Amino acid sequence: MTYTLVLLRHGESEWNAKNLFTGWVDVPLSEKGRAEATRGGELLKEKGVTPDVVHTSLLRRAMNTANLALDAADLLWIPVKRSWRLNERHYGALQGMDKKKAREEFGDVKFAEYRRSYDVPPPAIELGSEWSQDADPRYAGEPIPRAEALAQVLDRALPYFEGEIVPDLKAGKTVLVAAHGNSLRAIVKYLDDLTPDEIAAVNLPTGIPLVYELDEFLKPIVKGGEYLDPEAAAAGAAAVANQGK
Ligand SMILES: O=C(O)[C@@H](CO)OP(=O)(O)O
Repeated sequence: MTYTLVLLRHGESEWNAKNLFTGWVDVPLSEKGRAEATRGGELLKEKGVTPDVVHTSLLRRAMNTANLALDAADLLWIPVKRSWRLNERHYGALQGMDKKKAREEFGDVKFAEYRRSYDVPPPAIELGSEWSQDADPRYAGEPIPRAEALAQVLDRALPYFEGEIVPDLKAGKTVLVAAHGNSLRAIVKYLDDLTPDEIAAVNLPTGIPLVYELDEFLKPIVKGGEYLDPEAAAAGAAAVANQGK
């Protein structure tokens, strides 16, 4: 018995296009991002990958990516489950900041550490400030963070993965997870059993489905999974790695 898990990072958002740290700020997809999401769905259809259920975050760039991709794949009707536990990493006080300016202000080492280290969180966001989510009703009653390192993202995403996604996989469903660069990196670290240094070098492109076939122990049959458009994925991942330069 093998299981199929498809990870899809949302298409380019308006703040990706402007090179701003985004985190939990609920920005929309750009025109290009909408086209990427649609292309992601076309790829699913072309390659015969047919999700039975979709899991998303509570952020519109992921929810709309799922809708556009599933619409293009003629699968808009499948059940959807949503959780803040699949949200992007909370980028703390960096939310809303220009990445190039942040790199100049903090220096190359600290900038790289804030973006890709496993356990160093960015500075915490001030409650009530412009890009804070502390008053957002969608998170009422939840233990929402003020900043997260990737380690904390994995801590909050893993209970959802094990409690909601694994049961769908074990029921024989092809599961699509439409989420974010860093929440999906946390899941990739877990699935591929990567070290902190290894996951620091992983960047996910926007809008290209990454398919993991999992064995009976839910271990990847091919480490790192397989992108449905490997060439575009490599170019997209390199562009993400270079942000801030
Ligand atoms: O700004 C963010 O929330 C993320 C993803 O867009 O950026 P980064 O790739 O720098 O972690």
